[in-house]
Amino acid sequence: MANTKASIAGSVRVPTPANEPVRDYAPGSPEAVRLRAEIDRIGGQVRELPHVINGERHFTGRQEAVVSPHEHARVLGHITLAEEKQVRAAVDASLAARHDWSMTPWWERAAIFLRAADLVTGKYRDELNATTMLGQSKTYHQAEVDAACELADFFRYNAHSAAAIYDQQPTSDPGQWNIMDHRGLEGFVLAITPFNFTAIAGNLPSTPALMGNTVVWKPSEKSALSSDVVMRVFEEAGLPPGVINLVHGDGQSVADQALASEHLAGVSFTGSTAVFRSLWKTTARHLDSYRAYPRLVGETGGKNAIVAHPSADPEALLVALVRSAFEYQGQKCSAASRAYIPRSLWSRIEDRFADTVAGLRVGDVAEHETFVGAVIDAASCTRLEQAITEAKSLDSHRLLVGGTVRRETGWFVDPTVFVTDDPTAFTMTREFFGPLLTVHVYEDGDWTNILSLADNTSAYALTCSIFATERAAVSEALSVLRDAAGMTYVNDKPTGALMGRQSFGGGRASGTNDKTGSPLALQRWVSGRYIKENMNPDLAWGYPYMGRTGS
Ligand SMILES: NC(=O)c1ccc[n+]([C@@H]2O[C@H](COP(=O)([O-])OP(=O)(O)OC[C@H]3O[C@@H](n4cnc5c(N)ncnc54)[C@H](O)[C@@H]3O)[C@@H](O)[C@H]2O)c1
Ligand SMILES: N[C@@H](CCC=O)C(=O)O
Repeated sequence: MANTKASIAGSVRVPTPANEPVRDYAPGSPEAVRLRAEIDRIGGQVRELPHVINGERHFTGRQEAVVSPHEHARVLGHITLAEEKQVRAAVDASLAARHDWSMTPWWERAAIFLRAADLVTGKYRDELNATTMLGQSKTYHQAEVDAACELADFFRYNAHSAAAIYDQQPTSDPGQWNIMDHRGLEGFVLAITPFNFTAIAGNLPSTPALMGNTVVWKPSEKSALSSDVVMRVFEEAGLPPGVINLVHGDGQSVADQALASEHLAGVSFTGSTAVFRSLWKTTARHLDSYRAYPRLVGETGGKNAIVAHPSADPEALLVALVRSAFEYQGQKCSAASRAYIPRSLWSRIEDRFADTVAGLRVGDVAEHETFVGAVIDAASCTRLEQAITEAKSLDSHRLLVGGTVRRETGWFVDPTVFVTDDPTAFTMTREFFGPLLTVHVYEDGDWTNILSLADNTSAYALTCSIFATERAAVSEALSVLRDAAGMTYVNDKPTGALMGRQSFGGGRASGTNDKTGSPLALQRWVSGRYIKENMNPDLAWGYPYMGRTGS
């Protein structure tokens, strides 16, 4: 049979990536008109969202409806929940595809994802944005920065970083040649992705695949509509069958079965801290049966703080509070959900901040005026309503704005702000993943204590923002909060990390801090093999001081 693998002579340079420019979607602009038409087209359909195993589509078994969070009567499609046989088939397909894929030249693997990037920003841009808006309730801007720009950035920057990894080679002494073979892991990788970012859903299975691994991908059932498009992008870009196998279904039952395989090589997870801990414990239980130690990569929850010094610029602080707490309904893991503000500054912004938040339009994301869509599902709505009710009942909490929940049409939670004099209250420690911000107003002289409090109050360490114009205050905060976040912003909001500029990840209960989209993250999916070749083998066994004795 002819050798079908391409071969090239020459060292390969991956194109230097640049961040995909964000389109504006101003009302009436051609791009907005096109996207609106796509929203109407997809909103009028009921799609079958099948498993894709070894390139084949399967749609049998118990079905679950996928609905629009801001219009929950609108059914957008159905998934079927994977049963044992489908999970087994996905694992088997991954293992069967592994050898060929891992032996495919890395630049060919990279070429597939570079092609995927162009499909994302070209042919599929509107469909990705529309499905993300309809299925995950993102506004025009929030869908664009996620499903078009960040997804393409992941593919382009990862390909570039892969080249840097493959370029790492050892030195060699005369008469020897040392080579590092950056292999994929032995076995398959299980990727489990969250609902809130289409880009993360696409990145988690594709990063291990880029590095020569094969993958079972379990997307969130709540982002199934956009994940289906991402899978089609992979296929159209040329990804061979079996390299990424998509199974929809209940997270726990898919994970329980996949994690029990002796061939599990790694877990690529983003989602809540509780689920990641459960995955870790399950792998620990199976440890004796694995052929190799699985790599566990997890980016999880946050309780992100904005800490303002009395010298902070009030306008910059106000804007950061509004955007980071309420963009995408506070459903970014990076969203600000607690703030520490000195009394002198708070008295200057309180009323304007309350008015601004009260004026944020909540509703259908296809309308340009909407700033806040719906939270993802009924359970999220209930969780937030319970937290709001509990906070309202506490003497230590004063409701500044919001506090209402409406369920008739969509799962709407109005942007809500509490002011508390109890900085250790549950609202300052627990992640609620919604448009709920709690502000602790401190006496101006308490700055140093407040920094320690912000550091120690929550178990998480994902993002934080420091607002100050005095350099000494910035330095002190950077020092005290050094372990309090993997992403620290000075005079900027704690959301919106940009590929190639700030790679995302946090420590403590927020994850393994592997910095998504950076060479560090790619490195986790590589298992090195050193090859030492001796050009001039020794022909004598004795040490020099013995006199070199031949055999
Ligand atoms: N740190 C980050 O980079 C980052 C990014 C995005 C989201 N998040 C976090 O994700 C959470 C919100 O996303 P979510 O609601 O989709 O999270 P989630 O943990 O509920 O679900 C994430 C994925 O895990 C699956 N799952 C649920 N229960 C499972 C179980 N018992 N076993 C195995 N899999 C299971 C889900 O089906 C989904 O695919 C928040 O906590 C947020 O902070 C973190
Ligand atoms: N990378 C995103 C957050 C991802 C989590 O949801 C940000 O920086 O805001």
